[in-house]
Amino acid sequence: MKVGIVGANGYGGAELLRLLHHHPYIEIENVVSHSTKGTSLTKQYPHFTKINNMKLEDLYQIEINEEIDLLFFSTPSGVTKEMIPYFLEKGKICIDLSGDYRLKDGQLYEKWYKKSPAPSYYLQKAVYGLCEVNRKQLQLPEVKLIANPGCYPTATLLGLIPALKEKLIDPDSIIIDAKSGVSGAGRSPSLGNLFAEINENMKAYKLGEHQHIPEIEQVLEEVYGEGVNISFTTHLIPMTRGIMCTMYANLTKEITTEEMTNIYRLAYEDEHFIRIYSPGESPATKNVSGSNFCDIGLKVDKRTNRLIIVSVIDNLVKGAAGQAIQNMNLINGWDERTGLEIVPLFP
Ligand SMILES: NC(=O)C1=CN([C@@H]2O[C@H](COP(=O)(O)OP(=O)(O)OC[C@H]3O[C@@H](n4cnc5c(N)ncnc54)[C@H](OP(=O)(O)O)[C@@H]3O)[C@@H](O)[C@H]2O)C=CC1
Ligand SMILES: CC(=O)N[C@@H](CCC(=O)OP(=O)(O)O)C(=O)O
Repeated sequence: MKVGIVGANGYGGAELLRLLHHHPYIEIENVVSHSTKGTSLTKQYPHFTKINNMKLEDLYQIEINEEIDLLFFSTPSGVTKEMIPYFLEKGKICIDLSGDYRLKDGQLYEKWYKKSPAPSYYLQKAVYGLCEVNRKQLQLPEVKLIANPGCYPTATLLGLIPALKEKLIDPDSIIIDAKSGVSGAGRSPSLGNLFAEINENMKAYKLGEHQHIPEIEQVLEEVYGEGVNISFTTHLIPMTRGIMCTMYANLTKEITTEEMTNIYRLAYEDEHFIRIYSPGESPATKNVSGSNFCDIGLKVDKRTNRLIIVSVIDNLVKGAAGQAIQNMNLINGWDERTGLEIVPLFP
């Protein structure tokens, strides 16, 4: 299959290139950047030297390349709402790593992203690409547009869904304490991402206003069958990669940590990329670094009658490029693990 990448000089784009290098069924045709077009990939990213010496090109090269079957878009929000309809009409499969097609309700997008939404027709056509949850829908032959989930929603949803589906937790009591490494903010420099501001520092941000709140609630509502309101707080931490979401919710019945762990193991028994820890073990971001795994640890806190869930991912892999490739594998009927069987980088 022939693919193109828009936004190839960003972190998400570079991670797609790293992972696709190991993919046996893929040929990368064009890599696009508008600010660095004309330069070589190795100029932007010397670590690709002797591995990938492609030239970064203008979007026009993808527009005129009839050979391309599938496009990855790794661009900031607001960009693909115009680009993707054009490429869908040209018959290309589109996988969007940005948030532009995740929310079904355009008004909700406008409220949280403070930007105008994509046309409603295409919002309805998009399928939310959380593979472990939406696999059946993603496998329908008519699927041509995949809204790849956000990094925080991926860790959060995979951690909450089994307990919520079984109605073991009260949906109105959910609190999510989320932390991300700095690569989650992308490669464009900004004051808040300077070493001097991040190092030996920890910062809560977008309190009650994070754009991933409606995305998480949209999926939880589908799973639970009625409205869900979450408390969700994000923190930037002095780390390059990784997301940890520590979540709390009131239990609706008496249950032990061992029983809860078994419920999660059963829910994910066929899922290669989800690893449920044994009682007493705690997930750590390094255990998933560079890989497509999501690791989940559970504890029933008898004293407070709450469930504690800890979920970790690599924001650039399971939270972005890895999940996008998993989606590509899924819609093509390939083994979902193709190109993604990477041992985490530890320590
Ligand atoms: N970083 C992460 O961990 C995750 C990111 N995401 C989402 O993925 C997307 C990409 O993120 P990330 O790679 O981190 O961001 P970066 O800032 O690192 O890269 C963004 C890329 O988009 C390109 N771009 C910017 N504006 C335009 C435009 N108007 N038209 C075409 N290309 C444009 C930039 O290229 P140029 O310099 O040439 O303009 C750059 O290649 C974002 O929507 C982000 O929210 C999702 C999950 C996790
Ligand atoms: C650390 C950091 O700044 N992370 C970003 C994640 C952005 C992202 O992935 O945004 P979309 O999924 O909406 O495209 C943030 O919190 O906004």
